[in-house]
Amino acid sequence: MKHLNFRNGDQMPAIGLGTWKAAPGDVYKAVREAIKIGYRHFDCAHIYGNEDEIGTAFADAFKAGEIKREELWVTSKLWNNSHRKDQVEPALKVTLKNLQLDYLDLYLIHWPVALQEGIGFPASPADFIPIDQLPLTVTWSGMEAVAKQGLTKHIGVSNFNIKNLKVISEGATIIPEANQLELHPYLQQNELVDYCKKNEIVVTGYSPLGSSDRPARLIKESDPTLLENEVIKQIAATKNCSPAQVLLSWAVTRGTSAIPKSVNPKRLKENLESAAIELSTDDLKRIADLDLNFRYINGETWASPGSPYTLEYLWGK
Ligand SMILES: NC(=O)C1=CN([C@@H]2O[C@H](COP(=O)(O)OP(=O)(O)OC[C@H]3O[C@@H](n4cnc5c(N)ncnc54)[C@H](OP(=O)(O)O)[C@@H]3O)[C@@H](O)[C@H]2O)C=CC1
Ligand SMILES: O=C1CO[C@H](CO)[C@@H](O)[C@@H]1O
Repeated sequence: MKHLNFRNGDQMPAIGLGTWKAAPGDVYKAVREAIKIGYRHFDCAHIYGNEDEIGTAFADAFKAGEIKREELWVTSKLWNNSHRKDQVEPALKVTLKNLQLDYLDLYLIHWPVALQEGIGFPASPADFIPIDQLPLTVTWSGMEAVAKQGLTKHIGVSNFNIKNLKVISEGATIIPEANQLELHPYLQQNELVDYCKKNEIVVTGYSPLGSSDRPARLIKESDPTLLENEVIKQIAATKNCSPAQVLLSWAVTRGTSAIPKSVNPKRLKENLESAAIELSTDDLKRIADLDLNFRYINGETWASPGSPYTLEYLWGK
C-alpha cells in the first residue's frame, strides 16, 4: 500500500474508505469487510450520522483480533456548528465516543463556514455566523488545543482554498497538516494541490469517482459521468482494469490520497487494488486534458440567498 507522509514522518495510507451515505446496517458490514481485506484508512465525519456504527465495527474488529488501533488511520471532521474555540473539544469528544476511540489520527475543519450552535444545515440567513464574527483563526486555535491534548495526532482542514489556508497559517503554532478537497479528472485543482505540496500539507481527494450515488451529473444531462468517460474507459481497457481503478490510480500517481466510498465487497477490493495500476505519461496527459473545473459538491448550500458566505469566498483564489 502506498502512503503519504506527514511532516513528523507519520504515514497515511493513500487509499482510504469514504463513509458518507453509507447507510445504517451497510456501513458496519463495509467497515468490517474493508478491515479484513486490508483497508487501514477510514474517512468519517460527525455530520455523516454513522460514526456510532463505524465505532462498533472498529470495536468488534479489535475484539476479534483482526487489527490493532495503532494500525488504523482514522480521520473525522468538525461540523460547521461547532466553530467556537470552546466547542471544538466537546465536538471531538462526541466523535471519539461514537467511534469508540481514545484518539483520532486526523481531525479536520469540515468547511470554512460557521453555523449557529445546533444547526445542521442552514434554513435561513440567521443560521449562519459571518466569518468576521467567528474567524477561522479562532476555530483553528481550538483545533491546536485538541492536538496538544493528544485527542488527535494531526489537524487539518477541508474545502479550504489558498486564501483560507494562509489565514489560519499566519500566527498558527501548528501549520495545517492536511487539506481534503474534491479532486478527480473533472476537477483537478492543480494550483491548490501544488500550493499544499509546497507547504507540506497532505492532500486527500474526496468524491474521486464522481460521487455517483448523488443526482449531480455534468453541466448537461447528456454529459458522461466520470465513470462513463470515454478516455477513462479506453485507458481502463488497455490495462484490463475498471474505470474506477484508473481514477484512483490517477489520484495516487499525482501524490494525493483518495477516499472512495463503497459498501459493496467487490468494489471495496477493486478500489483498494487500484494503487497497483501504473499509468503511462500518455495516459496522464490524456487525463490532464479532461479538467472542466466541475464540482459535484458545489458549495451552494453555504452560498444560499442572504448567506454571508459566497462561492467566491469558498472557491476563489
Ligand atoms: N470533506 C468533504 O467535504 C467531503 C468528503 N467526502 C468524503 O469522500 C468520500 C467519497 O466521496 P463520495 O462523494 O462518497 O463519492 P465517490 O466518488 O467515492 O463515489 C461513491 C459512489 O461510487 C460507487 N462506487 C464505489 N466504488 C466503485 C467502483 N469500483 N465502480 C463503480 N462504482 C463504485 C459507490 O457505490 P457502492 O457503495 O454501491 O459501491 C457510490 O455510489 C465520502 O464518502 C466522504 O468520506 C465526500 C464529499 C465531501
Ligand atoms: O462531506 C460532506 C458530505 O456530507 C455533507 C452534507 O451531508 C457535505 O456538506 C460535506 O461536504
